[in-house]
Amino acid sequence: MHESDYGVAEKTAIVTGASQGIGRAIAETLAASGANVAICSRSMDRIGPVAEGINDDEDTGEALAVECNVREREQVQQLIDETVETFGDIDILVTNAGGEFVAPFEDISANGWETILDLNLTSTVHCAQLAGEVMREGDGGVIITLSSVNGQHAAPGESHYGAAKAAIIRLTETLAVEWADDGVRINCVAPGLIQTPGVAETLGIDSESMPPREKTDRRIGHPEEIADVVQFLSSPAASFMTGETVTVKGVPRAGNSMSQGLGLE
Ligand SMILES: CCCCCCC/C=C/C(=O)SCCNC(=O)CCNC(=O)[C@H](O)C(C)(C)COP(=O)(O)OP(=O)(O)OC[C@H]1O[C@@H](n2cnc3c(N)ncnc32)[C@H](O)[C@@H]1OP(=O)(O)O
Ligand SMILES: NC(=O)C1=CN([C@@H]2O[C@H](COP(=O)(O)OP(=O)(O)OC[C@H]3O[C@@H](n4cnc5c(N)ncnc54)[C@H](OP(=O)(O)O)[C@@H]3O)[C@@H](O)[C@H]2O)C=CC1
Repeated sequence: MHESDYGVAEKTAIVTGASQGIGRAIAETLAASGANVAICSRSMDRIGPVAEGINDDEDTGEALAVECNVREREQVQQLIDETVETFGDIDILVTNAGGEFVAPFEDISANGWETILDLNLTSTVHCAQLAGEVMREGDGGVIITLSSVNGQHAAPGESHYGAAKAAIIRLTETLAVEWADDGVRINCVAPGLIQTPGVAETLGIDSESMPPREKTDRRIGHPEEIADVVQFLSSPAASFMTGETVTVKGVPRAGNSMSQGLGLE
C-alpha cells in the first residue's frame, strides 16, 4: 500500500516576510510539522515575537528570527549565512515577502515602478540565487515562489505588481528546467484574495469579518489555505512537480475586474 508523505520534519526552511499574513501562516505550518524555520522581516520587533511563539511550543521545530530587507542582496546573504550556521543546511525556501500599492499606470512614478519590481521580483531573484547556491552545492532542495492571480490575469491598478508577479511565474518555470539536474524543485503559488493585514491596508478590507472555510465560493481566503499548499509542495508528496504554478483562489464571481468579481466594489 502506498502511504503519502507530506512530511517536512527536521528539514530547514527559510520563509521571507513572516511577521504577519501568509508568510507567518507558512512559517507556523511548516514548524508545526517539525521543520526548523529561519524567518525574516524588515524589523526584529515584528519578526522576533513570531519566532518566540514557535519556540515556546515544544512540539514544533525551532525558529530563528532574522532582520532582513529582501530588497537588499547583502542582507539576504546574511539571512542565508545565519540559517546555515544555525541549522546546517537549507532544504526549503519560500520567497513570500512582497507587496504593492494600487494605482493607474499613468500615476506610477519611475521610483514607484522600481519599488514594486524590487520588492516582488528582484527580491525573489536574490533569495533564489543565494539559497539556490547552497542547495545546488548540497543535496538539492525545494523553492516555492509567491505570485498572484494578478500575475495571471490583468486587473486595473496592478500594472507594476502584475508585471512582477507574471515574471515570477516565468522565472519559476525557467529555474525548474535549469536546476532540475541539481535536485532543486521549484514551484509557484498564485493566491487569489487572502485576508491579511497587508490586504486590509491596501484594499481596506476589514480583517475581522472572516467567513468560514467550509465554503469555496464568494469569499476571501485564509492565510492557512496558502500555507497548506506550500506544505504539500515542500514535501516528498510533490516529488514529480516542478515548474508549476498552483492557483489558490476558490470560486470568485465573474466580473469585469477581479475586485468587482469578488464583490469588493
Ligand atoms: C482585488 C482582488 C485581486 C486579488 C489580488 C490581491 C492583491 C494583493 C496583493 C498584495 O500583495 S497585498 C499584501 C501586500 N502588502 C502590501 O501591499 C502592504 C501595503 N503597501 C505598502 O506597505 C507600501 O505601499 C509598499 C508597497 C511596501 C511600498 O512602500 P515603500 O516604503 O517601500 O515605498 P514608498 O517610499 O512609500 O514609495 C516608493 C514610491 O512608490 C510611490 N507610491 C507609493 N504608494 C503609492 C500609491 N498609492 N500611488 C502611487 N504611487 C505610490 C511613492 O510615491 C514613491 O515614489 P516617488 O514619490 O519617490 O516617485
Ligand atoms: N494577501 C493577498 O491577497 C495576496 C498576497 N499575495 C502575495 O503573498 C505574499 C504575502 O502577502 P500578505 O501576507 O498579504 O502580505 P502582508 O503585507 O500582510 O505581509 C507582508 C510580509 O512581508 C514582510 N515584508 C515586506 N517587505 C519586506 C521586505 N522588503 N523585506 C522583508 N520582509 C518584507 C512584512 O514584514 P515587515 O513589515 O515586518 O517587514 C510582512 O511580514 C506577497 O508576496 C503578496 O504579494 C499574492 C496574492 C494575493
